[in-house]
Amino acid sequence: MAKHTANRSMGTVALRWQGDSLELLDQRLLPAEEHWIKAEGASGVAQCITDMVVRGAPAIGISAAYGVALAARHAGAGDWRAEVHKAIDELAQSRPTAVNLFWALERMKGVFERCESLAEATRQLAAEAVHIHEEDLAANLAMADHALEVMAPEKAMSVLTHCNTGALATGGYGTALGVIRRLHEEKLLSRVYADETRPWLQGSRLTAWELTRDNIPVTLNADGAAAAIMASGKVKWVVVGADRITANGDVANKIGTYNLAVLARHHKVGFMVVAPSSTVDMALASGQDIPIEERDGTEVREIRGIPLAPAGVEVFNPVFDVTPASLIDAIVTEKGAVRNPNITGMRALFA
Ligand SMILES: CSC[C@@H](O)[C@@H](O)C(=O)COP(=O)(O)O
Repeated sequence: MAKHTANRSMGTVALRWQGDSLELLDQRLLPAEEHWIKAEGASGVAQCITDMVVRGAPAIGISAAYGVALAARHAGAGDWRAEVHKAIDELAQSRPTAVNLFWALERMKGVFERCESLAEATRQLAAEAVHIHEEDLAANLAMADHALEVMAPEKAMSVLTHCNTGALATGGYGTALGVIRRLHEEKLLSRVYADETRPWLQGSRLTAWELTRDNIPVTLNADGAAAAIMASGKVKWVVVGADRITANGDVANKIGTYNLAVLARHHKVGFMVVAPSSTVDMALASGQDIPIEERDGTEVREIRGIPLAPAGVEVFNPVFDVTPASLIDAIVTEKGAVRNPNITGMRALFA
């Protein structure tokens, strides 16, 4: 599948499966503190997803899969089937937009339903979660190959990215950030402009952290600077991830992604979405059908308890937006790229 092997350039990890427990790097505390949390059973994993200890569509799916494995491990000998199903339902409530969560839970459910004993379920579910984790890493490496074929850069160039799509958001290496890593490895990257990504600051707290750790040249910018950066001719591509891609090629991703797609089209900058096929939801016709999570207004009103706005001011805090397919130059998955996405191109790859 991928030309590149999994053991390169992957010091940063978001989660560690210890065979009988799941540890998550608390992304709420980065970059100030590297603190690992041991998730307490499936409920603990669900809470960590809701609270954004772990975030990013693929990492959410992988964590949920380990959550199901933990549910079997902790189930009593009595009604163990009901206990695991309850855990799956609880995990499904943790966040609504990233389809990787539901994809992973469906896959775990399929394995679970074929198990005939609790001992078998405990073994098989842990093995399946590890497969999901490993496959995600392999997919990221393959996506980077496909993305470079689409970009076909002749010399080093700069790109702009949004949110965090790196090792912290995935099983390792990253989706859009994996493409950026690969450009850097091939000496085809001049610089990454990283949107800070208000309000949760995934760009400044996580992307800038990951990139500086790996000595990849990064310039952090306020989200509002993206238009000026594109107008200056400094970037050739905007490269972003996705939380859900519908059958017509519409893409839900971190709030502010749609703004970038409009700007990129205006400035004749390429716009690329990079995501594993587990992010593709062919059951939904268009982006209008995607449930968009809204989070508490406190995330906009305050930072770590420090007020940034009048107390109690009304806030609109959708954490994702939908970029229409017509503004996207390429959607890249491990199965290949869909250029100028539409329903025909999507069906050709994902039917
Ligand atoms: C490879 S991660 C892709 C997306 O999940 C990412 O761009 C994003 O929007 C993450 O949102 P988050 O709210 O941090 O989970």
